[in-house]
Amino acid sequence: MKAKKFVLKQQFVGFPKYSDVEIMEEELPPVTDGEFLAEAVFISIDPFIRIHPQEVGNVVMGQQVARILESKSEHYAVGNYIVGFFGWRTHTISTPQLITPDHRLPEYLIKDMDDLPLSLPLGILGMPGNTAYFGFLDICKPKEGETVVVSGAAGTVGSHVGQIAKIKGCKVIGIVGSESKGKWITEELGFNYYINYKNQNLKEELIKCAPEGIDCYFDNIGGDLSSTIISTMKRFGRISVCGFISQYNLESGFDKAPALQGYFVSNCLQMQGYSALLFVPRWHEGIAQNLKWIKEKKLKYRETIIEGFENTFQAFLDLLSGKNIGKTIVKV
Ligand SMILES: NC(=O)C1=CN([C@@H]2O[C@H](COP(=O)(O)OP(=O)(O)OC[C@H]3O[C@@H](n4cnc5c(N)ncnc54)[C@H](OP(=O)(O)O)[C@@H]3O)[C@@H](O)[C@H]2O)C=CC1
Ligand SMILES: CCCCCC(=O)/C=C/[C@H]1[C@H](O)CC(=O)[C@@H]1CCCCCCC(=O)O
Repeated sequence: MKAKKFVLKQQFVGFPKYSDVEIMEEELPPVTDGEFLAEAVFISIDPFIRIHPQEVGNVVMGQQVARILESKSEHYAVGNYIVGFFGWRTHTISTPQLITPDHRLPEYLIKDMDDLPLSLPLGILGMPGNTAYFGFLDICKPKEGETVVVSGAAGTVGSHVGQIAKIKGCKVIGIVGSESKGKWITEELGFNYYINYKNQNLKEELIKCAPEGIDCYFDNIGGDLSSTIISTMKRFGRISVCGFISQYNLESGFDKAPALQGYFVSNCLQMQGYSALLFVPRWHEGIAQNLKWIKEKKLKYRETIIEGFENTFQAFLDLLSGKNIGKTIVKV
């Protein structure tokens, strides 16, 4: 069996380039006792791949939904589907990861999907879904009637957070980079307002949409836009710092935390960053709640599906340049 894989040829500097990666073939050895062979069905494309440390020569990191093709393990049977952190590769030989080590994503069998797409465990029913669920509810602690701003609002995590905020009875303003994204989150997902940061004055629009000020800010983007949003927050506002994608492709990197102390002191604000990995012990609680909301039609999702393993790197470039709506997935 030959596997195809994307290998990191050089570290990303600035916006990633085709010359940073290379597609290679690898002859896989026979499966031995305790091992399984899995074939990638869907590969998840995520912003952290741009910024998380990776070694040159390694397979580019990422999660997959994979089908077990061969098994010499009692834990997985041929035909089972699993979620695994196997990277951008078509076939993988491994042993089941039954206990999740620290700082790792859990690997598990996919069950109880009913008629839902098998890609969802990479999005709304997986890591990004749990990032939204725990990172918003545990950190922002939203209350009914409060005003919530979500940046990256038409992406996987942001579109999910905004809908949870609506479920909790909040007024929700989404920050997006295009009119079609804004229409989707307001007309289909129920956000109250959208602001297109590419062609509107963010501060003026925030004051129009939320003259009372903002109670909770779920931050996916960081940078100047987030500083502007934080400057319009109310006393005792809470900020959940999920990501800072506006900084990921900076050639200079980031070695300073922009200071907003004045606003924090005068408005008694709280800001907390987090990793979804903190919530691994509660992983299946998050998935179960998100699944329940999908079945109750309270939570909607969209996927941008790119076909063909060879197009995986292009899917990544498209995500970083905002061409996706909802979760970006490669269908292998
Ligand atoms: N803390 C954690 O554990 C986790 C954090 N994250 C973080 O959450 C964020 C969202 O991830 P995810 O939902 O998967 O990705 P998305 O599906 O939201 O895709 C990324 C989106 O970011 C927006 N974007 C890109 N560049 C910029 C920019 N310069 N300024 C503003 N927006 C920009 C684009 O939308 P637009 O057109 O609107 O600009 C793009 O579509 C990321 O920052 C990610 O790193 C994700 C998972 C776990
Ligand atoms: C490094 C800066 C990351 C910015 C925020 C972000 O997107 C974080 C994403 C991580 C999230 O906390 C959970 C994840 O899956 C993302 C990181 C994955 C880390 C590698 C896991 C390694 C493994 O399971 O083998």
